[in-house]
Amino acid sequence: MSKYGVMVMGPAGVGKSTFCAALITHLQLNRRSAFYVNLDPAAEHFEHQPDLDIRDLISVDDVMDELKLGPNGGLIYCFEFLMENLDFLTEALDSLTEEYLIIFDMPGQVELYTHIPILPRLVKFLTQPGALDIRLCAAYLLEATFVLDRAKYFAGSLSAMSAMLMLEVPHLNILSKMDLIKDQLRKKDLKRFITPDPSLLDDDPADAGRKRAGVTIDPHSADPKDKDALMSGATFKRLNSAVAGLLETFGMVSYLKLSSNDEESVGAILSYIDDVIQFHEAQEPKEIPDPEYEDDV
Ligand SMILES: Nc1nc2c(ncn2[C@@H]2O[C@H](COP(=O)(O)OP(=O)(O)OP(=O)(O)O)[C@@H](O)[C@H]2O)c(=O)[nH]1
Ligand SMILES: [Mg+2]
Repeated sequence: MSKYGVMVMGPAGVGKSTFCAALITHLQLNRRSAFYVNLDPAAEHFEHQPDLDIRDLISVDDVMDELKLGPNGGLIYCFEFLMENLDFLTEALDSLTEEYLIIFDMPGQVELYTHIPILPRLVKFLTQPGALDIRLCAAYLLEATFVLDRAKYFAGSLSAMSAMLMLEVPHLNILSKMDLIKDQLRKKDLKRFITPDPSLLDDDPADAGRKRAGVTIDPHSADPKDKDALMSGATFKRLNSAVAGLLETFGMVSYLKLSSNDEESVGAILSYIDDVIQFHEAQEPKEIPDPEYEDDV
C-alpha cells in the first residue's frame, strides 16, 4: 500500500510551520486525514499538535548541553541520531493508509539543505519501494519579500534549485507570504519573478535609486565595511548575472504563490501537491450511504 507525503522545507522563518498548520486545517475542513510529523528538534509552538515529534526521540537542548554544540551543530547531531534510529519513523508511519497526507515540517537551517548529505538519505529511506514507500514531494518555500531585492531573490532561487537537484523527488517551489508584497508589485512585474527572468538584473530598482541620489560606487573599494560598494560593484553584478544565467539554463525553477492566511491559496497549493504525488489516483471510491436503503439494514 502506497503512502503519500509532502516535505515542507526552506530557509529559517519562511513560514514552513504556518503553512503546515494551514494545510492541516484545510485538509480537516475537507474531511481528509493528515499525519503531522515535526522534524524540527528546536520547534516550540504548534497550532496542531504533531502526531510524531522528533523531540520525543532527541532534544536539541540536551545535545547542546551535553556535547557543547551550538544550535546548528546540535541540529546536525539530532539528524544524524535520527538516521541511526529510523525505527522511530517506521513504527509510526508503517501502518498509515493511502488516505493520509503525511506532512513533514522541516527545520530552517540552510546547512541541512546544502552542506551535508543527510536529507537525500532520509528521502531515500522514506520513499524506498518495498519499505515505507511514501510517494513524497518536496515543497520548498522562499519568502516573497525576497523579490524586492534582486540579488537575494536569485540567491534564494539558486538554493531552491540546489535542493531540487539534491533530493530527486517531485518538487514544488513556493513564494510564501505573498500577502506582504501584493500591493508593492504590479501583476506584470510579478510574472517575471514566477519564472526567474535574468533581465530583472538590468532594471534593478536599487541601481536606479542610487543613480537618483547621485551616489557613485567604487567597485574596487577595499573597505569591507563599505557594504554598498561590495553589494553593487561590477564583480557582484557579474556573480548575480552568472547565477541568473545558470537558473535560466537549467530552466527548472518556477514558483507557486502562497499566503497561508488565505484558504483558497492553501487549497491551490494542495491541488499541486496532490497532482505531483498522484494522490487521487490511489484513493478507493468511497461508498456514499444511501438513506433510502439505510432502514433495511
Ligand atoms: N504575513 C504573513 N506572515 C506569515 C505567513 N506565513 C508565516 N508567517 C509569519 O512568519 C513567521 C515565521 O513563520 P513560521 O511558520 O514559524 O516559519 P518557519 O519557516 O516554520 O520557521 P523556522 O521553523 O524557524 O525555520 C511567523 O511570525 C508567521 O506568523 C504568511 O503567509 N503571511
Ligand atoms: Mg518551523
